[in-house]
This record gives sequence, structure tokens and C-alpha cells, in this order.
Amino acid sequence: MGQSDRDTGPSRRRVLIGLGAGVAGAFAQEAAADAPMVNDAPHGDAQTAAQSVPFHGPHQAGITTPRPAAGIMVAFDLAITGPEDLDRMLRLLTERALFLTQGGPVPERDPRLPPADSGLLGPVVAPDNQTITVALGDALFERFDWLRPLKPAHLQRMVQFPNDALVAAQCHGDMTIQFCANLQDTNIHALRDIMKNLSEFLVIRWMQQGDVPPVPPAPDGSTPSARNFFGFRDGSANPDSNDAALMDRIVWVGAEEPAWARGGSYQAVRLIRNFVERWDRTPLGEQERDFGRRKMSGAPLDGGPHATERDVPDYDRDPEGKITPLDAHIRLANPRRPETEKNLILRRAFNYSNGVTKNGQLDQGLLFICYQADLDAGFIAVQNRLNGEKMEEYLKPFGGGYFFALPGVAGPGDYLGSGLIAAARSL
Ligand SMILES: C=CC1=C(C)c2cc3[nH]c(cc4nc(cc5[nH]c(cc1n2)c(C)c5CCC(=O)O)C(CCC(=O)O)=C4C)c(C)c3C=C
Ligand SMILES: [Fe+2]
Repeated sequence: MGQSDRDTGPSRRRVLIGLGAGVAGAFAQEAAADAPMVNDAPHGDAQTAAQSVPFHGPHQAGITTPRPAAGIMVAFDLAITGPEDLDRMLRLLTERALFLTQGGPVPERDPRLPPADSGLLGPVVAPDNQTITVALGDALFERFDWLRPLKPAHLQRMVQFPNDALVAAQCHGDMTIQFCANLQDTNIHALRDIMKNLSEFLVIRWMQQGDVPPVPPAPDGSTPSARNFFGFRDGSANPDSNDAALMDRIVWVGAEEPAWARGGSYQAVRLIRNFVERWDRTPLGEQERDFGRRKMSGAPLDGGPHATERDVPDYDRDPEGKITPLDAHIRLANPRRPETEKNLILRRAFNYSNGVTKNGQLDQGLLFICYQADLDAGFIAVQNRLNGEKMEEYLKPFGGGYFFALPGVAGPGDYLGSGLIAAARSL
């Protein structure tokens, strides 16, 4: 939807109809015309449509930038043979991502040609908080002799954890693009634009859409975390993404990686089905013990009646797990010991709802995405601690993979992966 489409409201109709009859008739008509009509578009918001996230910088947007309401993770296989193809693909992708994230008018073309744009957002593409985050997979590095020596130190193929039932067609890939925006249509528009403009290079392998329900601010002005499909607040204990020094330590890779990779981050993606029917039949107390938090407030179990999700659990005072079970999700995920500080990860998940399974059950779950500076010490270590958790009874991971999110695009002359291409050419 373009800017002009979003601002069109019922007032135009009121003016037109009000011109016709006598005063009373006109008044009645005006009131009726003011009432919303069945196919009026839901009201867009010009302010949120105009929100844009800077594209240039040392890191890609869409990792530590605030997560908007809609996301799509798309994994591609790439039709490339040599560094020249990869170079052309990445330059073109950068060009499209810059336009799509910053917005602007769609070029007009000779009507005998296909239009330049799908038209989904109208004649002017609004940025709508769009971010486009590009990551490369282990499969791509392993396929080519000219890329293998440049593979980031921790990048590897995702292997099955004990509770997984991985579906081959929904795992791995050469590249992912994470699309995030205020509206899902904005993401779909961006995906279609990229598919059209890079059709010679891209084949979609799998994709998953997801959403985060918008949450009104709390009375004290703070923003509570959104709820996942188990009804629990999700994100409470995420590390502070505004703390640049912390992000340098836990999210962005540094000197231990090949020079081209610095400023990038490891992306772990997991498609995790939630057995929501079974969950909804589980007693509240058991649900709360499984997570280690109160369902309504999100507070840790050892907090008092006024505790909030921002309170920090004190496991030292509960060594036997009498209040927060030792196998509660949050206690396993982050035991809060000095030696587990190195396992911190930045989570950026979305809820997904894919309709109904062949067995007639709701197909809902979590599009789990996290970023870290070290994949082994991050996602893999945390998942290994979670293996066997009580929550597994309600979870079935079936897809995803490990990828490396490229460093940012420094400025107008630069492009995504330029350092990797330069390194490949100098091998
Ligand atoms: C391997 C990493 C993790 C996976 C996979 C994962 C799946 C998963 N999580 C929830 C719901 C919640 N997770 C919460 C906290 C939490 N989860 C992880 C890691 C993984 N979760 C971490 C590191 C943490 C933080 C722990 C801490 O620091 O205390 C919470 C509590 C609220 C919060 O902190 O976000 C919920 C709720 C689901 C439903 C799920 C799979 C579907
Ligand atoms: Fe979790």
C-alpha cells in the first residue's frame, strides 16, 4: 500500500454525498456515509509506514534493531558457479535491499512491458520499518573450492538434536533472507521484488512467515514482551540490544574470524512446532513450572506478588529447584552462572500459524531465530542444555539451519559481501 492509499479515509465520501439533498436529508446521509463500509480498507498509519531503519553501517539491520510485527525467513539455493556470479548477485541484492528498505516512487514503464514493481504497495513504496538481512549457509561455502577456505570458523551444517524430526526440504540452504516490517504485505512485496530482479540466481528452498502481536505499553510506560503461542511472554530476559559493548561481545564476530567476516553474526534458525492442543489441556501450575515463569505477568517463579517479567531469578537461593525446577526452560537455557555467560544469545523469534496438519491439529509454533558471535558457544550449547527439558513434550523442531549474516554495507559505494568477494578473488 503506497502512502497515498494509506491516507484515504471515509471523509472523501462524506463530502461528495453531503452535497446532494436538503439539510436533514444531507445530515442523515452524511451520518450514514460516515459509517464504515464492508470493504473499506483497515486504516493504515502514515507514521508507521514512514518509519525506516538505516541501511548503511558496520552491521546489517534486522539483528539488533527492534523487531517489528511481521517477519519472513526465506532460504534459497543459489544458481551460481563462480565468484563473478556471486559478486553480481550480491551487488544486485544490495541495490534492491537499499531501495526496499528506504522506499521511494516506483519507476513508470512502457505499458507494453511488465511493470517495474508488483504494485502491492502502490505507486510509492513506503519503508514501513523494512529490514532485509542476508546470511550465507554452510552448504554454499562447502560447494565451491573458491569459497571453502573462507568459511567462518564456527559455520557448520545443522545436525539433528534428540527431540528433532527434521524434514530435509525445510532445512539448510545456500542463503537466507530475513524480511522484517510493520506489515506482512511489506515483506511479501520485498520478497517478490527480489525474486523478480534476481530470478537468474535464486530458487526458494523453504520459507516461514511469522508475527509478533503488538502490545500496548504498560501503565509505567515500559513495553511488555509479546506472548508466544503458549501464552507466555517471550523475550523478557533477552540481552539489551541497545548496549553496544554487550552486542560486540555476544552478537558480532571479531578478530577470531576471517577479516572479511568481522561485523557479521551467526544466525541460527529453528522451525519449532508447538502442540498447542496438548498445552491448553495442561494445568497452569505445570505450564509455569515448565517455563520457570508466571504465565500472566512473565515474572520469575521466585518473585513476590508484584514481581514483573523484568525481575531476575535468584537460583543461588534455590539450589535444589524447589521454586524454579532445575529443568525449567529458563533455568536450563540460562543457569546464570559465571561460566555460562559465554552462552548468551540474542533471540528474535516470531510466532507462526500454518493452518492445520493432516491429522486435523493446529499447525502453530515458533519461528525461532537467534544471533550470536560464536555458534558453538551460543545456540548449540544452549540447545544441548535444553535437550530433555520438560517442554519437549509440547515441541517438535522440524526445520531451519545455521547461517552467517554478512557484515553491514559501509556506504553508497559498498555492497553486501564485498569483503568476501575480494578475499575469494585474492586466493
Ligand atoms: C536453544 C535456544 C532456545 C530455544 C530453541 C528456545 C525455544 C523456545 N523458547 C520458548 C519460550 C520461552 N523462552 C524463554 C526464555 C529463553 N529461551 C532461551 C533459549 C531458547 N528457547 C533463552 C536463552 C531464554 C532466556 C533465559 C534467561 O535468560 O532467563 C522464555 C521466558 C521469557 C524470556 O526470557 O524470553 C519463554 C516463554 C518457546 C515457546 C520455545 C520453542 C517453541
Ligand atoms: Fe526459550
